[in-house]
Amino acid sequence: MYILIGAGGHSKVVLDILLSSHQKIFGFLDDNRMGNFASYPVLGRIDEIDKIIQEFVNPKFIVTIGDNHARKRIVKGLESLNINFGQAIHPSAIIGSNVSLGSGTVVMANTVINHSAEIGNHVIINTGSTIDHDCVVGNYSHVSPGANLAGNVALSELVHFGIAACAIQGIKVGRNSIVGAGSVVIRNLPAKTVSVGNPARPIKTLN
Ligand SMILES: CC(=O)SCCNC(=O)CCNC(=O)[C@H](O)C(C)(C)COP(=O)(O)OP(=O)(O)OC[C@H]1O[C@@H](n2cnc3c(N)ncnc32)[C@H](O)[C@@H]1OP(=O)(O)O
Repeated sequence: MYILIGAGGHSKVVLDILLSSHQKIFGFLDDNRMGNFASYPVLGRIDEIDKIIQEFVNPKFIVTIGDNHARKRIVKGLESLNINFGQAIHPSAIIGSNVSLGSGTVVMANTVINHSAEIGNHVIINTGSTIDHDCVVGNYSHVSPGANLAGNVALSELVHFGIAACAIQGIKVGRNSIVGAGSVVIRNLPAKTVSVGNPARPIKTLN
């Protein structure tokens, strides 16, 4: 009984995850689309959510927008409405004991999340990535496809950890940072930076 907020590429993948775990989908909310999307109805705009909630019994929502900052903005905008945020976890994901997964979080196909990892709210653990024991992934972060975090890595809030990047054990990545595709992180990375390369080094500061 899900309604997905945002109708774009990322939403289609989340839709498939929910279908593969036999969840019922009511449709999407989106500000720029009408009619149908991925064979499901666009039920209205995001700011119509309070009206739309009344039409369904106990709907769960996931903000299916890939951009970390946009996802956070939408969630914050809905805070006063007491929305019930669900999760989407692909049946092929391997999730160890004592792992916590926050609300609104998506775990895609062929991922592995090992013992005692803490995954925050509205996080994306993308296809084929691995998160090892005792890692922390902060709210609104995104671990991209094929990325690997060794044990005890901590990604702060709003980190985009790029496709096929990796981090050795114990690394800390500061809030609102981007780690470029294929980067190899062997030293801690500061907040609000873009870092790339092997070894990964900051190349830009973000606002
Ligand atoms: C299902 C999905 O689609 S999930 C999405 C997954 N996508 C990703 O993970 C994307 C990750 N993004 C990247 O890697 C980007 O290249 C970024 C964010 C690191 C940098 O992007 P921009 O800020 O636009 O930087 P820009 O392209 O101008 O590059 C700046 C310099 O860094 C270099 N650079 C950029 N990315 C990388 C990288 N991943 N590794 C090594 N060098 C890089 C560029 O070659 C350039 O070097 P130069 O100045 O010597 O020419």
